[in-house]
Amino acid sequence: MTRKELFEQIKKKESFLCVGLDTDLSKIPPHLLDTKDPIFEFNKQIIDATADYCVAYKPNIAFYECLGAKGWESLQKTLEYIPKDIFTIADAKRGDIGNTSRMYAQAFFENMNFDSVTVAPYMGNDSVTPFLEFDNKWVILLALTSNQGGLDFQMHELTNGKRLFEEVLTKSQEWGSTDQLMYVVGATRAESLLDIRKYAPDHFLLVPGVGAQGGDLASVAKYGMNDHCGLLVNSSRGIIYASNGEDFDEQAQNAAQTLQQEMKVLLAEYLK
Ligand SMILES: O=C(O)c1cc(=O)[nH]c(=O)n1[C@@H]1O[C@H](COP(=O)(O)O)[C@@H](O)[C@H]1O
Repeated sequence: MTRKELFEQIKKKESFLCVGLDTDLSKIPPHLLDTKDPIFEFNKQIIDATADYCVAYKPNIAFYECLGAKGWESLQKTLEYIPKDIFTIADAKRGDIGNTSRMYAQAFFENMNFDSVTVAPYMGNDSVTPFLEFDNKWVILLALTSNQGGLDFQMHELTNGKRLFEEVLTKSQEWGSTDQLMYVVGATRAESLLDIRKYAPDHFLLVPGVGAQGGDLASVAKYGMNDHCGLLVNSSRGIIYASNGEDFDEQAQNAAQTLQQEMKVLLAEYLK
């Protein structure tokens, strides 16, 4: 999916919501555990309930690969079930020496046909560029993450005066264009979006941390939105585990719709 197509979807649905499919057997409603593939059955019903309110789905790969071959199968079925006009993110946080990164890229872009994959930038140029060699595919590079430990390295000032996340934003722009690169910025660091936008005014940002981690959607939009929205805000647990009863899909729909309604107002306010 191109940047223009993604923006069209955002305008059409009045939403920049990404639903995170962090599907955990210990958290899904017990009545699904007797089905043949509980992970896929859960995802299918979540997708049916939320597809009208979001523009992206982000399965976190850890939740699937921890189940071995069966987990990969559930992931593949989930990916195939997602409507084709919805952006897909393999949240895999990969990145390795060049020939290994190329294999990761093949896994997610050719074998599985995701639109994008999250990548850790810290092994540098040759660990990221193999992911950028695929038409219409995106790399979502970790810049400033939502977790507490994100401060351990990412905020450190380098000898050139930039903080590490600022160096990631600057350097990586030599490797790919705004039509290939997005950055991860945690919603828990909304005020930092002003700094992020100094270095990456036009890029799309994937912003996780709304919902269970307490990030504030209104602040994210205020500091982070640009003239083509430029934001995909993710919520996983806040949506998919809104209930673990038989009404889980209905409650997930309510949670997604509530965020979408708030996004509609924010788009009207900040999209210039
Ligand atoms: O790359 C990510 O998606 C990510 C980056 C980050 O800085 N923080 C973060 O929470 N995430 C992911 O976003 C999701 C957040 O889930 P919830 O906290 O349940 O909404 C998880 O899949 C995390 O792995």
